[in-house]
Amino acid sequence: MEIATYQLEFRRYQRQFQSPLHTSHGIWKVREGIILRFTDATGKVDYGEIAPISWFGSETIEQAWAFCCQLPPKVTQEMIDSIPDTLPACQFGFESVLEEVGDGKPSLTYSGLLPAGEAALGAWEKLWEKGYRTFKWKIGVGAIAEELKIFAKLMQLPVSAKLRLDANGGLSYDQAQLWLQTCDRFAENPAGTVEVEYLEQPLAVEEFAAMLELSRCYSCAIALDESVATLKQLQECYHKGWRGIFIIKPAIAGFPSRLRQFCREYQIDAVFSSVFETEIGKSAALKLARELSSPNRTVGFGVDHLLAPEDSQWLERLWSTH
Ligand SMILES: O=C(O)CCC(=O)c1ccccc1C(=O)O
Ligand SMILES: [Mg+2]
Repeated sequence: MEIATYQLEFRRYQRQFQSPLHTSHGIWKVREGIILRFTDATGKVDYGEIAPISWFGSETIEQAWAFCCQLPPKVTQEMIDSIPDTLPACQFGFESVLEEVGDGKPSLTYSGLLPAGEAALGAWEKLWEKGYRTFKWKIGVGAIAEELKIFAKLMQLPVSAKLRLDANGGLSYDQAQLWLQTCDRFAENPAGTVEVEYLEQPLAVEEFAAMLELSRCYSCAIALDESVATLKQLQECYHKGWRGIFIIKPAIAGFPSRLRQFCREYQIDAVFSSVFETEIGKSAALKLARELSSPNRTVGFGVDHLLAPEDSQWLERLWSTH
């Protein structure tokens, strides 16, 4: 049998945030990525996306670009399978080109991303009206005393909602304890009908043991995110004893086939999450989410309101302007 080869083309894109993302790592204003286009022997065209976040633990956009540039004009499955683990966003982008997109079933529910700080108090209602019932709010961005005051107000919103707190590794041990204590108090003594679903990545990646310890001391659940950015890290944390929540960002996790295998074998509590990829990376990521997400967990893909809207011609334009 003849080995399948695909003619490879790729383009770099930039997308502005409508409202830049504030996290404890800083401010993110432009999403840069690479779109891959494969054409098979019959002329069938399929797309994939490389959307790295180097501050989160993936390769940089320059490393991904350099990898694409050194490939021959025709690629094979064998070349894709041998992409090294140091290029997890490339592993995802290349392998997902050849995955079937699926029919969109079962359908998913989404968590809406609120702006950091006080702006959250003015932003939740519009998201609520759009149908979101779970919200994520970034903490560790401003002063903790301020954030705790805003948090108390969020806990009194006049709706039944779930709230995810995402510290992006920006808390000290003492601050993490204060947040967890506060969450546990609200759970015992609710101020209203908002519930904290979990605290995401309270401490830096190096503080794994401390996070494991915290997860045993408080009722409030903890989710690892930066600590499990790639499948390799996810496996390590699992084997070191993490049985809490795992945030999975498929676009930087590595090969979809390996992620699928791991999730099926270990039945982890998985929350799927966006990296602000375009519709191309997003459809491949959501396919994995539909297969592998814990059924009771909404997916963190309610982020479209943060990015400049895509018009229907963006992909064609990307190809014609280079
Ligand atoms: O997971 C979500 O709900 C939204 C996506 C999100 O917060 C995010 C998006 C890009 C990079 C990092 C993060 C993060 O979870 O820390
Ligand atoms: Mg996070």
